[in-house]
Amino acid sequence: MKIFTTRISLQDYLSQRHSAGKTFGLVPTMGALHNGHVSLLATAKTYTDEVICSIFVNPTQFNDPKDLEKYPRPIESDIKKLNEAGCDVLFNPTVDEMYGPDEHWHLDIGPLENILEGKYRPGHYQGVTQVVYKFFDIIKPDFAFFGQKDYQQVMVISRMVALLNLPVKMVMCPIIREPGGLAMSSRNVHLSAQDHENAQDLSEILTLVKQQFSQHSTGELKQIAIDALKANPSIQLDYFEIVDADTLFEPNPDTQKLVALVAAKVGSTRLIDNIILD
Ligand SMILES: Nc1ncnc2c1ncn2[C@@H]1O[C@H](COP(=O)(O)OP(=O)(O)OP(=O)(O)O)[C@@H](O)[C@H]1O
Ligand SMILES: CC(C)(CO)[C@@H](O)C(=O)[O-]
Ligand code: BAL
Repeated sequence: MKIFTTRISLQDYLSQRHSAGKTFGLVPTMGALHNGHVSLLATAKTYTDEVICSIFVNPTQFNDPKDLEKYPRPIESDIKKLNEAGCDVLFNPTVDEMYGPDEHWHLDIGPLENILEGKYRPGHYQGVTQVVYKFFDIIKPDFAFFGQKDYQQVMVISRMVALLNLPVKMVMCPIIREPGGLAMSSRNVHLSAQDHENAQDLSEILTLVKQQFSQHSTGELKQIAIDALKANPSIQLDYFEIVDADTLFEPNPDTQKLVALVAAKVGSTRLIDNIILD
């Protein structure tokens, strides 16, 4: 695998490969790679000639400085995992390589910005669109791969692609879970053994909601889920919502499918998860 830390060296390499007619898939990550990331890489390999993974802990998307500070950064083991996954290129820039002084960014992504994750992490999606736009601009991938675990993020980035007519195709990949059901996440390393057990309630309740989907109204299901989550004192719920999977707003008569989304702190670790109800 080739490793680049500067834009110029990466672009030099990519322009040669573009001239050779190769197609590129981008898997953007913040590192601390797990099998969720590996599954994105595996899917990307089936779409394009070469797969590029970016590892960059993007400061502009963190609303909590402590979360940024303690974000895991095990770069040596990440490189090993990328090699094992057959990744072709790693782009691992520094913050100074990605951002100049006094940069400002604002993209009007509409109502998606301030609901759900946007409400609990103010400014988060401005930081996400800012850095993903930069990656798309530097790399010009044919396809970009994102996990369903960050469902709202996929919608926000798809909105940016549509608004700015960016020539990249978005691919959303399924959530990879631990055997007990917990969605894999880089932040899971912060969970104590006890937190880890408590965190399983999130996926268990999402699964229960899916199983009971045909027997209850969405209002009833939401209440069942909230009551079950609140019964566990180690879970501090931010939100549990059942919304239109295409808009993330209240379902209406045109709604085709629903998604149940949850965000909660378990111990001091904030986790998100979701399930599509169809
Ligand atoms: N369990 C998973 N299954 C599939 N895709 C995942 C999973 N976890 C993360 N991803 C995807 O990997 C990409 C990079 O995510 P990121 O590096 O933030 O990892 P993460 O595990 O989501 O970390 P965290 O949420 O703790 O920041 C995103 O598109 C994300 O949706
Ligand atoms: C897409 C992303 C790599 C942008 O920093 C990040 O939000 C993530 O890991 O999901
Ligand atoms: N996977 C989403 C990145 C974040 O939590 O900031």
